[in-house]
Amino acid sequence: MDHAQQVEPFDYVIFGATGDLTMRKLLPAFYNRMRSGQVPDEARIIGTARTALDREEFVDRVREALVRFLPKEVRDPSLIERFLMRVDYVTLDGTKSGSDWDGLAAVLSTAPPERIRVYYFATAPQLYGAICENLHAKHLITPFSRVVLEKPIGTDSATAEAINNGVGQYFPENHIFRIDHYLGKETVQNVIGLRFANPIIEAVWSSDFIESVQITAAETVGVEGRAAYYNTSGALRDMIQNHLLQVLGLVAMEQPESLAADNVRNAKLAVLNALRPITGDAVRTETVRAQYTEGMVGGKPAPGYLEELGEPSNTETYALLRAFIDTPRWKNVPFYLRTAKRSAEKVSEVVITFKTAPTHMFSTPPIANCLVIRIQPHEGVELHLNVKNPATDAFTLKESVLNAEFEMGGGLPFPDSYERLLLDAVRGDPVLFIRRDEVEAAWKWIEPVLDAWSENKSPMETYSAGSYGPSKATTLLAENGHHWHENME
Ligand SMILES: NC(=O)C1=CN([C@@H]2O[C@H](COP(=O)(O)OP(=O)(O)OC[C@H]3O[C@@H](n4cnc5c(N)ncnc54)[C@H](OP(=O)(O)O)[C@@H]3O)[C@@H](O)[C@H]2O)C=CC1
Ligand SMILES: O=C1O[C@H](COP(=O)(O)O)[C@@H](O)[C@H](O)[C@H]1O
Repeated sequence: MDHAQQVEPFDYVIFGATGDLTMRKLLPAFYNRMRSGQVPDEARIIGTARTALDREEFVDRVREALVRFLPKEVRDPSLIERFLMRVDYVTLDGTKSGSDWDGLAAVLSTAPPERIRVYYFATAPQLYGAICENLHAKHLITPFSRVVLEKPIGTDSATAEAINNGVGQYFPENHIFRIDHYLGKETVQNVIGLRFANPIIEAVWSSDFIESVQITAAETVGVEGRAAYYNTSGALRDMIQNHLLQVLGLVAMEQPESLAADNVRNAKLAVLNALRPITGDAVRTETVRAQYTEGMVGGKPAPGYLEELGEPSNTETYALLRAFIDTPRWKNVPFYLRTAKRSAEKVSEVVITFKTAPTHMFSTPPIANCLVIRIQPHEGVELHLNVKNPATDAFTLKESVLNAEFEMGGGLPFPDSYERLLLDAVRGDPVLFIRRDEVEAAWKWIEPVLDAWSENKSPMETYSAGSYGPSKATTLLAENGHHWHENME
């Protein structure tokens, strides 16, 4: 499958087309792919939501969103107008059978019956089942139809199962595309390239050589306009259950038989199933949860989470889990998974720390080699090595870093992950989407932690906005003689 080629003509029907995600992410992503020549002229984007708008009013909103959210360098007024010609709108309550489904059917019926049709659900996930039921009842699911589901798929195993059942009643699993935008990030996909195309790396990819692994996704932003959602979710559900566990799957999986979707998904699933359960007392010893208090972020004062919210809350904005994968490859290697809002810096990375030599003959001890996979920003890979310190005649060592920066060419930024994923759904390529059993395995693993946290069996720590997290996160690593990457230099 050539991912640079133009895709086949498609109709994308977005439920939730007036919402934040559609305006901020989806429409700019479509525009960018049209700009790069991958969207054919016949393609259509049909927005739906309950807000009563005619086509012109919706088009005005889309124009405003493109101007607001596209970087200046790619904004081209004539291209924007060409893009808007592909946009349509139907006022529709996706959960009501009496709503204007005929209006949607009328728009769709003007395309040939074999036209690829993607239904994108950018609404609250509790609506997915009802929307599917209506699509089915109105005969709008053709053999060429697929559905893309936004996260979160549930808030625990039971709700995830209910959503999956609701959608699975009407769409076969191979037509269901569960988005995890981390899988759309180039540097996340590159974990596969780095490991399996470089024998020198894969040869040391095990507990024989690796001391620990850190997977971090930290942000400087707080909950912004999403407090209502976030406060019912928290860091563990919002980031670890999906994005960080997917990254963990790629870092820790055995080599899949091929890059075919089910082979890669089976390999990731095997990792999720091998995660040692964190239950009982282990929740207290193996996890840290915390909320940010007021502090300074980027030189500006930032309020604490509770002040922002204006009410008490038991929701964590920081989560850290020490995970173990019970397979021969990963025997006793701790995987530290952490995520934070209002952190000191925005960084998503994987840090592999290698074991040090058991003995050495130098005047200074060697540092542990370390491979850093920078997911964002400054996408790239660093390898920290020991070299002779040329400043002294004695054989002392100093650290030297091999730094490979990944570039798109032409000084362009990496494309937003939604660009690739939106068109993969048109291509029918599910490799970068999550299969049902992966979602359910991830919930199953984090559920005991969620339950224990909601019952306050582990204390809620605090950290100042703009810091790297609570002190307990440092002590948890220190128990194994480890320290966080930001403290390594
Ligand atoms: N925003 C983001 O950055 C991210 C969002 N997501 C997920 O994407 C989804 C949407 O999020 P977001 O855009 O932020 O949410 P918003 O609240 O901004 O938008 C929700 C959209 O759903 C529409 N909607 C609500 N009820 C119905 C209904 N019964 N029938 C049809 N449309 C309906 C709303 O329009 P109207 O009121 O006019 O019906 C609106 O367009 C959620 O699942 C969220 O978790 C995931 C990752 C990031
Ligand atoms: O899914 C989500 O991800 C974003 C962080 O994404 P990134 O690509 O900027 O790392 C996070 O802000 C949001 O809370 C969460 O729902």
